[in-house]
Amino acid sequence: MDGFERLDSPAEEILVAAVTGTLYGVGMGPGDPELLTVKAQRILQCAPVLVHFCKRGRRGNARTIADAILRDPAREMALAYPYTTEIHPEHPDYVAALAGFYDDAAGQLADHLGAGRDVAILSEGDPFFYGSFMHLWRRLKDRFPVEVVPGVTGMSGCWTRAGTPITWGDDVLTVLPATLPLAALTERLRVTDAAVVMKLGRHLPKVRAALAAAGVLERAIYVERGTMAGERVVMLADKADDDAPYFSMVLLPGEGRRP
Ligand SMILES: C[C@@]1(CC(=O)O)C2=NC(=C\c3[nH]c(c(CCC(=O)O)c3CC(=O)O)Cc3[nH]c(c(CC(=O)O)c3CCC(=O)O)/C=C3\N/C(=C\2)[C@@H](CCC(=O)O)[C@]3(C)CC(=O)O)/[C@H]1CCC(=O)O
Ligand SMILES: C[S@@+](CC[C@H](N)C(=O)[O-])C[C@H]1O[C@@H](n2cnc3c(N)ncnc32)[C@H](O)[C@@H]1O
Repeated sequence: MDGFERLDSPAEEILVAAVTGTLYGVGMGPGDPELLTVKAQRILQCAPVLVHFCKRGRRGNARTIADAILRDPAREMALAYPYTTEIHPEHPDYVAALAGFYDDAAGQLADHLGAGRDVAILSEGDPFFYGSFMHLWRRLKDRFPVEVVPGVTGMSGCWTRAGTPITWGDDVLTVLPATLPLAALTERLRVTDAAVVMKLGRHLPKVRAALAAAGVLERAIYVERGTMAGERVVMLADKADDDAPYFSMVLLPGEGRRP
């Protein structure tokens, strides 16, 4: 799509600049603002509408990363989740509330885009990797031009801060959400060479049990808020409690071929 509509006229084809804005999904990286891409910074400086997700009453990690760049709150729109941990994600009330929340947000963004204003959605890490951006992208992509700017993922930031390569040689890397049941986590951990377990929060005791059952607990590294303020890196076996924020993960580095 080149941003122009072609109209046929008897004399010539007239190019008319399309009036719609572009929807940008902007990867913000894992936390450290120096890990923002040059492209992300340019779009943050120029876009007339800047959107970020957050938990009610909180600032939002994606928005916090932009602190060094954003100085104009008039351009900003916060989208606060109706629920995160208050009800189970498979409960019909959660599903209905989230669907309504995304529909409503997509409607608001469509108004801006339809009026010709570009909209940039700030996405922690990479927008297409478990990102909320995807739920708005799905609702808007067939009506408006879209550009996605990849970001350094949270897991990449975390294994870098842990000072460990994650895969060698033929290692297979498995990415697991900690929200899976214990049996599923254990089964996947048994067969993989390397793993990243995301979305820890209150699921850490279950993840610890799965790692132990798969016989790999001793190799597991716990990383909290990698590259962000308040970062913590520790071997999981040395972590005495099971308290973990949502923005934490467990890394299981591979031990593959090293000539
Ligand atoms: C329900 C649950 C299940 C699950 O994770 O599967 C879930 N979020 C949970 C917890 C939680 N979420 C957040 C916090 C506060 C964090 C803080 O402020 O520190 C907490 C923890 C807390 O409230 O304590 C905020 C948050 N969440 C997302 C973003 C935006 C982003 O990252 O793009 C931000 C703002 C981040 C920021 O600040 O930038 C994104 C997503 N969260 C989703 C689901 C997916 C939507 C699913 C749907 O549409 O149905 C989606 C799109 C992607 C995905 O995760 O797949 C899980 C409960 C697990 C449990 O305990 O059982
Ligand atoms: C909704 S997913 C978003 C992932 C993000 N789009 C990415 O590319 O990394 C949220 C999960 O990512 C992980 N995460 C993202 N950034 C992180 C960081 N800087 N430190 C620790 N965990 C992080 C956590 O496991 C968290 O539960």
